Amino acid sequence: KKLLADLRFAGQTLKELTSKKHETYNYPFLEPVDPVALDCPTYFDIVKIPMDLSTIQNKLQNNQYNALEEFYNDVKLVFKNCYAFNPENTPVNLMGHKLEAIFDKKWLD
Ligand SMILES: Cc1ccc(Nc2c(-c3ccc(O)cc3)nc3c(C)cccn23)cc1
Repeated sequence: KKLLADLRFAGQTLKELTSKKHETYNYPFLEPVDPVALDCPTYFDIVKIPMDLSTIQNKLQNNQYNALEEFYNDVKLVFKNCYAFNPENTPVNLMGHKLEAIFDKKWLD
């Protein structure tokens, strides 16, 4: 029962993170990073476990989360990857911090 409520909360949180309200800084995280399209050939040398919000959405819809913590860890992995690849104070790094702040606030609800 608890898990069902948790997953509903996870779905709401994801909906917020991917909403138009945050479109100016959520777009680098909506889909898997495409190193060819973005011309960043070293991406998979730096990021061992890619993760993005659409992949999390799919996992949620396919019941691949057995606990809310697994969902939390995947969302945090999106930002961890962002900070590993995009140095501090670069545009995408700053977008990551902005979106992560939205997530952290919603999580503490
Ligand atoms: C050469 C180069 C340098 C930086 C980037 N970063 C970047 C990323 C990115 C997102 C998450 C992530 O874990 C890693 C990278 N997304 C983008 C987008 C959407 C546009 C432009 C740059 N972007 C891309 C290529």
